[in-house]
Amino acid sequence: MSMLQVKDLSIHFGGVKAVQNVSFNIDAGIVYSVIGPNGAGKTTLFNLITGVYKPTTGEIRLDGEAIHGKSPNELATRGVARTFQNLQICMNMTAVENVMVGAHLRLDRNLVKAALRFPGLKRRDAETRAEAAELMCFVGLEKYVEARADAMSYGALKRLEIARALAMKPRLIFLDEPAAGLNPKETIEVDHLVRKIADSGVTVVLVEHDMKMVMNLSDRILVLDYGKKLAEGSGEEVRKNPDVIAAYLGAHA
Ligand SMILES: Nc1ncnc2c1ncn2[C@@H]1O[C@H](COP(=O)(O)OP(=O)(O)OP(=O)(O)O)[C@@H](O)[C@H]1O
Repeated sequence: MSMLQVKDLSIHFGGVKAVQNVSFNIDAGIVYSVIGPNGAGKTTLFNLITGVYKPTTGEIRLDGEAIHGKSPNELATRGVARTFQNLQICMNMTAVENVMVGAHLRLDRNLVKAALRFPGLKRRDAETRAEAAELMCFVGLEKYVEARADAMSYGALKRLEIARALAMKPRLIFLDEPAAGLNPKETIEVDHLVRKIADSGVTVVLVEHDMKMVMNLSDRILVLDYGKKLAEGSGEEVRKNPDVIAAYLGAHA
């Protein structure tokens, strides 16, 4: 059984059919990318699967269990994490504290239990901080552990968001345009980081406009156009698909 199963998913905002009857499956362990022109419904699809929006119709299953309508927090405790297209970093906190927020989101549900089980919250905080610092090393931000978020470059903040999502210890991570606004060198670094995340056993779902990165990383690609599924397949299949060439790649690649 596929890890994630999406069936006939739709959401309408008034008259706008942002996602229309989209179905696809994602197997565990792969990098799955969602591409399409601006406004195609990619971020809306992420918002549906990660619990930000409730679908108008359709179903979403994680390991066979229905998850549509569950909140982002509930999904975080089930191993679903995400980053945002627009940075969602607390600028008045240090970098490592931002990553710790991710761990707290995962633990929140059992906060009372955890507090009783542990001799003191402080010890857990020390552990969480150490784990967060380790994750910052994993994403290549070791020199920023004690830095204030507002002193970091945009490229570093993008990776900080990824570290925060990883602090939720996800099995499935949604990365919304991780390379947007980055220079070519930073883009290659993020490309390597996404590969490293996948190699660590986390299933990755990627929305990205950088076609080189998408083609390089993806095991499978879903193409959306005007909220509908236009094509799905390997990079090679998608690249050769005449509908995709007409709607998207022809204009962009
Ligand atoms: N909350 C909302 N209310 C109303 N319309 C919305 C809402 N969210 C998205 N839409 C509309 O749904 C459509 C899909 O938008 P979405 O942001 O998902 O596209 P996208 O493929 O992620 O685009 P981009 O590549 O520019 O990020 C657009 O027409 C958008 O205006």
